[in-house]
Amino acid sequence: MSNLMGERWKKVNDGGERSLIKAPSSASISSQGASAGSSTAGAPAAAAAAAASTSSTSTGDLERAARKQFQQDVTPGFVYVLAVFSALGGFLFGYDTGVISGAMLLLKRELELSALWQELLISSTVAAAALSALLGGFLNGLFGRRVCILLASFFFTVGGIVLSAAPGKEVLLAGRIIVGVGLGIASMTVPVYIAEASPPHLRGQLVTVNTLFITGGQFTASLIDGAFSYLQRDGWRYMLGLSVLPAVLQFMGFLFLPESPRWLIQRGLTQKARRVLSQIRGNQNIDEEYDSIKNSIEEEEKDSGGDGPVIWRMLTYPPTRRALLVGCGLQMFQQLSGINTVMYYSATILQMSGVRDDRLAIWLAGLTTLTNFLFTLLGVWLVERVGRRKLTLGSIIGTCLSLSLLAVGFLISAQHTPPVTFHPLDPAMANSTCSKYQLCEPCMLDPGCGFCYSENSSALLTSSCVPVNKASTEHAAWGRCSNSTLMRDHTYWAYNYCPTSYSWLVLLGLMFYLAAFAPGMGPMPWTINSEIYPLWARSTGNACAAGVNWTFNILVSLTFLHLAQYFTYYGAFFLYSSLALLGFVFIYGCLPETKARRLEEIEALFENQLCSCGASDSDEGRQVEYIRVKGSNYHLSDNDASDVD
Ligand SMILES: O[C@H]1[C@H](O)[C@@H](O)[C@H](O)[C@@H](O)[C@H]1O
Repeated sequence: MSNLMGERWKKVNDGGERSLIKAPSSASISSQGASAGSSTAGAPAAAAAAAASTSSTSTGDLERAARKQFQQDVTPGFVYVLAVFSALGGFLFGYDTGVISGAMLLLKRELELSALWQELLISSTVAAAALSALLGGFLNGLFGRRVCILLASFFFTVGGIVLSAAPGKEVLLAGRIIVGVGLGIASMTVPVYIAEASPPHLRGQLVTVNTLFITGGQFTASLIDGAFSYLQRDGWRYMLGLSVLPAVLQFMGFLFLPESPRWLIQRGLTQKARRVLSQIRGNQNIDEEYDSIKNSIEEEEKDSGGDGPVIWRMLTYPPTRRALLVGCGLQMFQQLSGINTVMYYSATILQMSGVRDDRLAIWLAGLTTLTNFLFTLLGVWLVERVGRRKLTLGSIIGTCLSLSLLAVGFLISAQHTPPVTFHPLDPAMANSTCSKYQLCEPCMLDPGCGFCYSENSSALLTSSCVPVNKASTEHAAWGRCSNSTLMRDHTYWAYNYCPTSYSWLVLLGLMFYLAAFAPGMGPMPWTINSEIYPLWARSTGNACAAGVNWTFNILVSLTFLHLAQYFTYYGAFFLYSSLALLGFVFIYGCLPETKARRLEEIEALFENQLCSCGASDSDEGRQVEYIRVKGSNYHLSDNDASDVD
C-alpha cells in the first residue's frame, strides 16, 4: 500500500541512498491549511514558510523554525500515568510467572505434591496464557483495549483470591488457570494500548517500560518468595495471594482511564476519540494526528481489501504477512534463546558454586532477577537512542556468545566431574540403574538418581550415586542422604547438579547472558510487535505473536531437562546458542528500523521483500522527520534529526 494519510509516499533513489518522500495531495494541503491557524505553533511555521518562498538561502531558518515547533511539543504527564497503570499488567505477568518457583518449595511439602502435580501447577498457567493471548486478539478488536485490560485485571484478582484461599491442589490448579487467562490477555493488550496512546518519539521507551515492569514483577516475586519462605505453613498463600493488590489497583485505575483513540476512530466514535486525543496530548494541536489516523484507517480499509477473517487478510496481503512473520519470529527467538531456562536454572547454578542453604539460594536467585531488571532499564534508556534494530542485533550477539560461555563452563565442569567412589547396596535389593554410574555427570543427568557426597574443606571424600526419594527430590530414597539428620558431618545431596570448582565460569556466563539479553531480546519483541501492524491487523498480529511467545515458553521449559538428559547441559546450551545465532541471521535480514516513525508510516517498511533489511543498513540512523508548513513538506536532514530527538 502506498497511499497513507491522504498523501502519496514515494521511494526515490537519491544518490544511491533510499529514502521516503511524500508529495502532498490537495486534500492534505487544504486540511493542513485549515488547521494551521489553530495550531499553537502555526505562527512560527507560517513565518518560516514565507521566508522560504522569498529566498532559497533561508531554508536553514525554515528548518530551525520547524524544529522549534517539534521541540515545543512537551509530552503531557497524563501519557506517563496511562503507561504506568497499563504496565501494571506487565508487573503481574512477571510476578505470577516468577512467584511460583518459591511457592512450589513450600507447596510440595505441605500438600505432598507429586512431580506431575508440580509440573501441572507451573505449566497450566503458561498454557492458559498461550490460548487466551490468541483469544485476546478477537476480544481486543470487539471490545477495545481498555475493556480487555479491565478483564485481565479482573482475572488476576479472582485468580489471586482463589490461589490464596485454595483448600487443595485441585482448586490451586483452577486458580493458576484463571491467572493464566489474565496473563495472556494482558501480555498482548498492554503493549498495543501504550503504543497507540504514545507520541512517536516516546513510543519505544514507554512500551519498553512494560517489559521493565515484567522484570520488576519477577524481581519482586523473588523477594516475596525469600521473605515468606520462613513461614513454612501457609507461606505460599501470601506469595500467591499478594498479586491481588496490583491487580485491584490496575482495575480501579482503568475505570477512569480512556480507551485508545485509534480504536475509537476505527469504531467510528470520532467525537470521543477527539476528546481522548486532546486529553493525552495536553495543549497540543491534535488535528493533524486525528486526520492522519482517520485517513490511514480509510486507506487501510481500501488497501487490505477482501473479506474473510483478519488473520486470512493478513496472510494474503504481503506487507502484513511479512510483519507477522517478523513479529512471531522475534517472539520465537526470544524464547528459543532460553531466558526462562536460564532464570529457572540460576538456583541450581548457585548450588553448583557451593551455596547449599536453600534459603540463601532463594535470596541469591533474587540477584538474577535483579540483574535482569537493571539491564532492562538500560534497554529503556537505549531504545530511542540507538533504535530497535541495532539494540536487538547487539543483544542477540551477546546472548549467543554468553550461551556459548555457559556451555563451555558446563563442558569443563563435565570433563572434571567427580568419580563415584562408593557403591552402597540397596537395602530393598531393588535393581537400580543409579548403582551403574561411575561418574557424577551421568548420575545427575538421570532424573531417577542423585549424587550423595561428603567433603572436607579441600577435597571430596566418599561419594555415591543413589536413587532419589520419589516424594521429594530433596533427599535420597535411602542411605546417608535420605534425611536431614543423617546428613551431618559435611555430607551433601546434589540433585540435578555436580559439585565443581568451575562454577565461577558458569556464573560468569549467567551474568553476561542477562546483561546481553535484558536490554534488547527481552523487551524488543514486545515493543516491535506493538508497532509493526496497521490498525486493522494490530490486535490479531499481537495476539498471534504473544501466543507464539507463550507456546515457545512452555516448549523450552518442558524440554530442558529432557534435552539435558540426552545431550548433557553443555549440549543443551550449545543448542540454545546455535538457535540464537539463527535468530541473529533472521533479525539482520528481516527487521527494519521503526524508531520515531508514526504507527501509520510503519506499514510502508514492509513493502519490500522480506529479508532485504540487512541490505539497507546504510539507512539506519537516518531519521527522517516530516514537517508540514503551510502545505509544504520539509524534512530535517540527518544531523538535524538528532536535535529533534
Ligand atoms: O520479555 C520477557 C522478559 O524478558 C522476561 O524476563 C521473560 O521471563 C519473559 O518470558 C519474556 O517474554
